[in-house]
Amino acid sequence: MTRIPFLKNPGVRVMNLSEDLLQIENLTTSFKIAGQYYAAVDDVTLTVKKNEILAIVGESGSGKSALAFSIMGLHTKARIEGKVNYKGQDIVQMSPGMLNKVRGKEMSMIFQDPLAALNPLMIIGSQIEEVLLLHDTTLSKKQRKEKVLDLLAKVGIPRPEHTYHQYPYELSGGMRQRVIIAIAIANGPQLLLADEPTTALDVTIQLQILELLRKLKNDMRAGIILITHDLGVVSEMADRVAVMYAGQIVEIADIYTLTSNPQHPYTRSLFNSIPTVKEVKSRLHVIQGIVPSLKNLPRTGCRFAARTPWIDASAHEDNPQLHEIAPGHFVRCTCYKHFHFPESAEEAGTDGIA
Ligand SMILES: Nc1ncnc2c1ncn2[C@@H]1O[C@H](COP(=O)(O)OP(=O)(O)OP(=O)(O)O)[C@@H](O)[C@H]1O
Repeated sequence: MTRIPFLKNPGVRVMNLSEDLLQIENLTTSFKIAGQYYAAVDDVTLTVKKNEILAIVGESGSGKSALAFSIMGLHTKARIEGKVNYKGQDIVQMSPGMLNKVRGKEMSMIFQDPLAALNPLMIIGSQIEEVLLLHDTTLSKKQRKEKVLDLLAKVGIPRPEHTYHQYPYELSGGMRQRVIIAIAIANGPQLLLADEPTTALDVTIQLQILELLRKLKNDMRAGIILITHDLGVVSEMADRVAVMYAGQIVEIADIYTLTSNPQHPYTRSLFNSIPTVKEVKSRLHVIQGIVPSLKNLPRTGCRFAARTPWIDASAHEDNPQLHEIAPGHFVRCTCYKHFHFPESAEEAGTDGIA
């Protein structure tokens, strides 16, 4: 996505005193590889409040989707430990039948690729009606259709009656994503998980869809978990941000704090690697390397240390914890206190600056 200037209206967004909707406690999601389990989500503790957008940001492979699937109870083969409390019930412990009742009704997911998520052989109206029927069998045929038309209007489809009878291939990508959102909100969920919801769309359409999500959040007072690697989307949308690296949360703060005073070396590197229109940076920091694969992930010490070799080993904790350095601002490991960007490629030990 093209860069959006940071923080159009941070003051309105940072204060959110509403109650917790979802509490994730020490969640660990592990996949079996060659007979052994490896954690892709490692001891994550997070809360999501009503009427807030919590962005989860991190590079590819950091565990964002594995976390989202765990919250929705969608993993079939992973080993899941810890708790995901939603309204006093632990999703991790729920039976498949119970999960089916909660999913789509209490919480739903908006996926990246709307075409893949829609049935190509069914008209849009029937697809939304099907979702309504899953959770409410009392609606008459007429009431169901009225509800579908209302939903299509709510997500900004200009001619709901016309679109009701269309097939997915007849719609543009943006319209298809609106339909996916209509399906997601059909049963009035209180929690929405949006996994890279605009990645597949053109820039102008991306902005419209993000605007729609924000409007729905305000109308429904829903909590939204927004998964993205796009810091432009984060700064435009989020109330709070959790930064993930190698399966762990490395920093959490409200959007204003995170963008104005990022602390963890990974967060600082992420923000410093973005060119902005306003400020021409003389040097952009390039984060060397990639998130290690699950099997090769160091499980002790600071997981980001290998990518900041110019920082002295003594700066890191042996067993890095999340430290609350200001109210609501958590940073993992003590290395943030000693972090600086390398002055030269020589100091970086690589070609670490560009
Ligand atoms: N079913 C699986 N079996 C084995 N390993 C998996 C499985 N699903 C994910 N992984 C691994 O878990 C780690 C986290 O993957 P995940 O898809 O959650 O990352 P992500 O941050 O969402 O990345 P992306 O932005 O590319 O979707 C990666 O190393 C990935 O290869």
